[in-house]
Amino acid sequence: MTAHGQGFDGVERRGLMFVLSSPSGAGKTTLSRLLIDHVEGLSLSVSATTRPMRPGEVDGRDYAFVDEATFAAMVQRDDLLEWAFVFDNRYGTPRAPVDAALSSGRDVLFDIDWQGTQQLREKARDDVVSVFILPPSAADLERRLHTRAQDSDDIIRERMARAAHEVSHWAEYDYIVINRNIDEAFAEVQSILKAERLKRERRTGLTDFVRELQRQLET
Ligand SMILES: Nc1nc2c(ncn2[C@@H]2O[C@H](COP(=O)(O)OP(=O)(O)O)[C@@H](O)[C@H]2O)c(=O)[nH]1
Ligand SMILES: Nc1ncnc2c1ncn2[C@@H]1O[C@H](COP(=O)(O)OP(=O)(O)O)[C@@H](O)[C@H]1O
Repeated sequence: MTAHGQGFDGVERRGLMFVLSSPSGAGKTTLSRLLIDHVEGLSLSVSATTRPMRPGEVDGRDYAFVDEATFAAMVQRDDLLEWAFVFDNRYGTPRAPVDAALSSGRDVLFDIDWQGTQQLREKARDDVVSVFILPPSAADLERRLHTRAQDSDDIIRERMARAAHEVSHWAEYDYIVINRNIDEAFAEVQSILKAERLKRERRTGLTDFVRELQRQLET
């Protein structure tokens, strides 16, 4: 699934799939936007969902908002890399843009839940880097859901009720970031991505690079 692209230092490497998950309200949308705005060579995977659009959301940027029949047809055609039910709605990752980004040497950022992360890991374990974002406390999580001011009290209650279950999957992730302060959390997530991009196993061009270096050193 992953293709080889030119790394930032000229050494070819495999693209990676960078996954952020968290209970609703912990800050993964905020962190995703910061990453997309500040990190080179990273594309956001825009999911399809059957949930209603929130105020301020844009179709095609935040999600592809589709009806049940359209979603079912995407599943039927195997157009989705993974999909899951979350809060009684269906959410899924369109396959084609992910393949296109990886084959052009870009990394792909996913804001998906633990079910989707498990599916990606089953398909491409070596290429998935997963980060779980935790809120500092339940009170902070609830406050953030309220200050986002996009969901009704009923929906916020439902999201708080589901948070414990979401958090129970924390140990399946490669990295854990506690989002107390957004600047610090962003710096941590950026460091993870930076280090993962330098992993030897991903850097398929290193053998040739080192061979050439050895040749120069020996002459
Ligand atoms: N498996 C899967 N989960 C997704 C996908 N897109 C979004 N999600 C998850 O669905 C949950 C609800 O997302 P959303 O309705 O935007 O609410 P929010 O988390 O409160 O912003 C979050 O945990 C997302 O990470 C997807 O394509 N696949
Ligand atoms: N470290 C933080 N401190 C305070 N508020 C935050 C922090 N990180 C995010 N927020 C706010 O919390 C709310 C929920 O964040 P969001 O990124 O939408 O969460 P998620 O995508 O995980 O549901 C937003 O209003 C966001 O601005």
